[in-house]
Amino acid sequence: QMGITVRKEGDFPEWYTQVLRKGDMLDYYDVSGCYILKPWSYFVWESIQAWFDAEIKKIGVENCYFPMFVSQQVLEKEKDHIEGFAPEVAWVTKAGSSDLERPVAIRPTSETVMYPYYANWIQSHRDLPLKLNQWNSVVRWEFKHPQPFLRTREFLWQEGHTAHISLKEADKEVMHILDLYRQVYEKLLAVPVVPGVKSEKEKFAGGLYTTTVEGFVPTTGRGIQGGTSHCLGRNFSHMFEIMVEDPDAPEHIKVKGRAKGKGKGDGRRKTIEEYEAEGKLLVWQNSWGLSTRTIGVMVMVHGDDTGLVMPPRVAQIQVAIVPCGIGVKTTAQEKDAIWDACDQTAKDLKAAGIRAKADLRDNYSPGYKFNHWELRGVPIRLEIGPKDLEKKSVVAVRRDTKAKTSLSVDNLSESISTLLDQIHDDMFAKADAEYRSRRKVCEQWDDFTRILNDKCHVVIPWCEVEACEDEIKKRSARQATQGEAEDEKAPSMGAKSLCIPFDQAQFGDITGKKCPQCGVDAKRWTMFGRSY
Ligand SMILES: O=C1CCCN[C@@H]1CCCn1cnc2cc(F)c(Cl)cc2c1=O
Ligand SMILES: [Mg+2]
Repeated sequence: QMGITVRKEGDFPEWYTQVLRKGDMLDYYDVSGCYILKPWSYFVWESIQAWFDAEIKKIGVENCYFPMFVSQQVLEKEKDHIEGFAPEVAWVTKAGSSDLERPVAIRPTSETVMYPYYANWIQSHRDLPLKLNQWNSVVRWEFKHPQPFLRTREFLWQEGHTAHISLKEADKEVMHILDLYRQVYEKLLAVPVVPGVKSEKEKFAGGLYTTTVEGFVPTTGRGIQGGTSHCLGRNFSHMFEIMVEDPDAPEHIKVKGRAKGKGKGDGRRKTIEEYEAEGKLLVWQNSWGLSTRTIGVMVMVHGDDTGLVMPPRVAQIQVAIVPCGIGVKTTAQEKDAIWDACDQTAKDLKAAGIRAKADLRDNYSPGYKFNHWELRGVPIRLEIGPKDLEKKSVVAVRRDTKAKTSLSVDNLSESISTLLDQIHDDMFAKADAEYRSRRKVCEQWDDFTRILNDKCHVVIPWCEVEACEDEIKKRSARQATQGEAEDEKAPSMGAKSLCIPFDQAQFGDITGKKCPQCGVDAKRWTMFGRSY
């Protein structure tokens, strides 16, 4: 197989396609926007699933499964909830040759599927908190240019949907889940992210607030939303009448039964206060999701011109062992001794919990095998030849830095295990330093677009006024087009707010600063940038 024929910094879209295919992560599919996840990438998803699933079970989340089909009247229960999303809903309209009486939608997300049942299942405060999660796939028929893992018409994800008696309890869970997402990126994928809250314009419109972990692709200077944890407030419980008897309400105001359903027969839904006056409390809800987009971010951040660079903790093969030094003068016994040493080394490493594979294919040269495992981003390659056998050592080559070291066969598993952790930490540190170096504080508007065009994020002391955000998007797109060299392919997109980082201190004191776009008092440092 050929190596990668373009440079990452040269032709990034082509580089990404080649790295995924030659790294054996995916294959293309004849339905546009859909891809086949081969074992090399599916193992990454399984690793994320195993870790995240164990963590949510620690806080009492239970997995369940709801149907993938949604009836039209259920999906469209609230016009404003799906307004804007309607064009991407996929519908089943036929079975065989006959049309369906009523078309059914394929879930793009499961709020409308699940919440009518939450209303039935939740009657008393003793039914709270309800914490359910689904590992499933969703379909969104996006028309924007599809990108493997980043924007696909079907993707795997988990969607958590919880109901709580108080906002305080809901808030706590939102932040806990968001930190689990940060840990998925940092501890499994060695990818740095910035946790923060979305602006009013960028949040999930159906919710109260959205928290996010924002990733960054240095090659394009674009941000990418890595995972979201929303507090829905009582918007959905109001919509779906998910309520409990107020345990503190005085007996006399408790209305038996009748409370649900329409208001005074005039079709108007009761207000939250009216429900409360009847001793009914609407529940506080969260929803949170993380998808196979994680894999695309990992590839884009760590990959290099030789192919994938896999973070050790999610690499299906962590160590590839290649027999070397076999020449025309090598005797059959010597060759056998080397083959056996490679085979035994793989067995010893596997016994120590390290995912090792001896490449004992007879018909390929060491060089060919080096290329094979480098394309796949295997973190460590071990080379074992006649001299290594004599010296009771092996040559270890790191995929991330390509550094070579000689390791004694004594305690080899310990030294490999230590080296794998070192590789993870170094990959994270490198990506984190790069990301931090691209977060530029900006207090004068004239610097804003230049910073964007330097493939950096712009951190401004921001007023948090929604109209100001619209202006920033317009002004940063327009100026970029004016200032840009004619040969720029597409007029650069404007900047959107990516998040208001929870870590405000990293940007210094904001006291007395003014918004560089509109001049009013700044509230919080906010990160803007172009994004996927
Ligand atoms: O992001 C998450 C985490 C996991 C559970 N869901 C939320 C919100 C999802 C927003 N969203 C996102 N995309 C959508 C696409 C659609 F076609 C329709 Cl009808 C609705 C939506 C929609 O509500
Ligand atoms: Mg979308």
